[in-house]
Amino acid sequence: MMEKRTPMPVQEAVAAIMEHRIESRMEWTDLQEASGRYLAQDIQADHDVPPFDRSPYDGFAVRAYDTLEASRDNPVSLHIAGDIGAGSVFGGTVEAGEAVRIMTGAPIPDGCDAVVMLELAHDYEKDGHHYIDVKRPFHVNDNISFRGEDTKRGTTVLQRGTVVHPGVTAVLASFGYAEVPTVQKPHIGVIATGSELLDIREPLQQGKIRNSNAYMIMAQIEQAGGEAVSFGTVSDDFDETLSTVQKALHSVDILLTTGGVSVGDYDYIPDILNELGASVHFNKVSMRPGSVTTAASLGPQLIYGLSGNPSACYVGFELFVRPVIQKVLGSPAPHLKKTKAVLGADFPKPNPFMRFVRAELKDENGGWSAYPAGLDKSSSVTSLSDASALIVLPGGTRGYEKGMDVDILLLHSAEGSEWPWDNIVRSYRS
Ligand SMILES: Nc1nc2c(c(=O)[nH]1)N[C@H]1C(S)=C(S)[C@@H](COP(=O)(O)OP(=O)(O)OC[C@H]3O[C@@H](n4cnc5c(N)ncnc54)[C@H](O)[C@@H]3O)O[C@H]1N2
Ligand code: MOO
Ligand SMILES: [Mg+2]
Repeated sequence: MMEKRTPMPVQEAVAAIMEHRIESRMEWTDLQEASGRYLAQDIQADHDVPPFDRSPYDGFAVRAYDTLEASRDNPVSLHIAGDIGAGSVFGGTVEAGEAVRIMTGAPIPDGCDAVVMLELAHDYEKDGHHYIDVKRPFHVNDNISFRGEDTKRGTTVLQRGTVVHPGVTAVLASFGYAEVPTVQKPHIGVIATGSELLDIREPLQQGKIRNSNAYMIMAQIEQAGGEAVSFGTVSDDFDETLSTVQKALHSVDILLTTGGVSVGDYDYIPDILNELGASVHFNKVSMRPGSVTTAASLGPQLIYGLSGNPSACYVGFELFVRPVIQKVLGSPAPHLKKTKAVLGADFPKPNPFMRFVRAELKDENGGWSAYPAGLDKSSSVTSLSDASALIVLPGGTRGYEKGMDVDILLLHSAEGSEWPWDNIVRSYRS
C-alpha cells in the first residue's frame, strides 16, 4: 500500500524550515569584489565624517567679525594671506583683516569662521599684494561644512545583514575597509535525478529531455545569495542516487535534489531520506505547484527534495530554500517581497490548495496588474521565463475573476519581506 502523505499548510511548512539553524561563517572580501554580498558585522564610524571643518565652496575663508560692517557702499577690504586647495592645510592662523583663498574641500584655516563664495568677492592686486572686497556681512559659521555633520564617530553606519550596493561601498571605502567582513555564501549542492535527463549540450532523443532544473536551481541559488555546487545528474537508481547524496553531504550546508520525490516507481528520494535517517519536516505541502516538496534535516544540514516538474521545482525553491539562504546571510527580510496587485485576467480553476500562479506584471492605472503567464501547469517551463511574480491565490472552491485584488510575491526584487504569510488577501472586489 502506498504511503499516505498529510499536506502541511504553506505557512506552517515555511515556519518549520525557518526554525532550523544553519551556522553563518564570516570571511573577508576585497571591497571591489563585495558587491551583492552581505555584511557579517555592524560597521561603526571610527572617525567623524567629514573629519575636519571644510569649505563647501570655492571662495575665501574669512573672519566673520571683519565683515560685520560691510555693505555695497562700504565694502570691507581683506588681505589674502594665502591660498589652499583641497588636500592642503593653511599653516598659520589668520589674523584680523586677512582672508585665505580656499577651494571646496579644503580645511577651514585657524582663525576663520565663514566662507565667502568666489562670486560674491571682488579680488584685485595692489603693490604685489592680493585683496578682496566683501560687500555684505557674513556671520559665524556661514558656508562651513562641519566636522561630523555627515556622521559622528561611534555611530553604527551599516548593519549586519546589509547587502553591499554601490552606496554601501562608498561608506565602506570612507572608513578604509579595503577588505569587508562578509558572510560566507552558504554552499548549496544540487543533484538532478532522472533517467530521462540529457545534458544541455546533447541533441534530443526519443523519450528524453534536457536537464533544465539543475541550471534553473543553480541560478536561483546565486540570485538568493548562495554558492551553487553541482553534483551532476543521476539516473533513477537507488544506489547511484544514495551514493551521490552521501558524497554531496560531505561538503555542503544544504542539499537540493530535483525529481524522484513523488510516489512513482522510480521516485527514490523518500527512501533515501529514510535510509539516511534524516528527520522529515514535511513531504507534502498544500500548494500548487510544488505539493510534493519535501524537506528534511540531518544534523545541521538541510536536504530538500524539490519536484521534478520545472514550475513546481522553481516555486518550491523560492518559498522554502531562498529564505533559508537569506537567513544564513543575515537578511532581515528573507522571504519574497509581498505586495498587492489586481488580477489582470480570470483564473477560473478552483483548487483546495493555495496556488502560486506565475505572472507577468504590468503597470496599469497607477498600480500593478498581474497576468497569469503561459501554461499554468507544474510541468511548464516556458511560463517561468515570462514570470516576474507569483500571484498568491488561497485555496477554495471558487475561481478568481479579473479585477480582484490579490497578493503577489515578487521574484526578482532586491527587497524581501520579513514574513509575507499573514493576512494573505482572500481576494475581494476593489
Ligand atoms: N500518482 C501520483 N502521481 C503524481 C503525483 C501524485 O501525487 N500521485 N504528484 C504529481 C505532482 S503534483 C508532481 S509535481 C510530480 C512530481 O514528480 P517528481 O518530483 O517525482 O519528479 P519526477 O517524477 O522525477 O519527474 C516529474 C516530471 O519532471 C520532469 N523532470 C524531472 N527532472 C527534471 C529536470 N532536471 N529538468 C527538467 N525536467 C525534469 C520529468 O521528466 C517528469 O516529466 O509528480 C506527479 N505525479
Ligand atoms: O507538486 Mo505538483 O507541482 O503540486 O503539481
Ligand atoms: Mg515522480
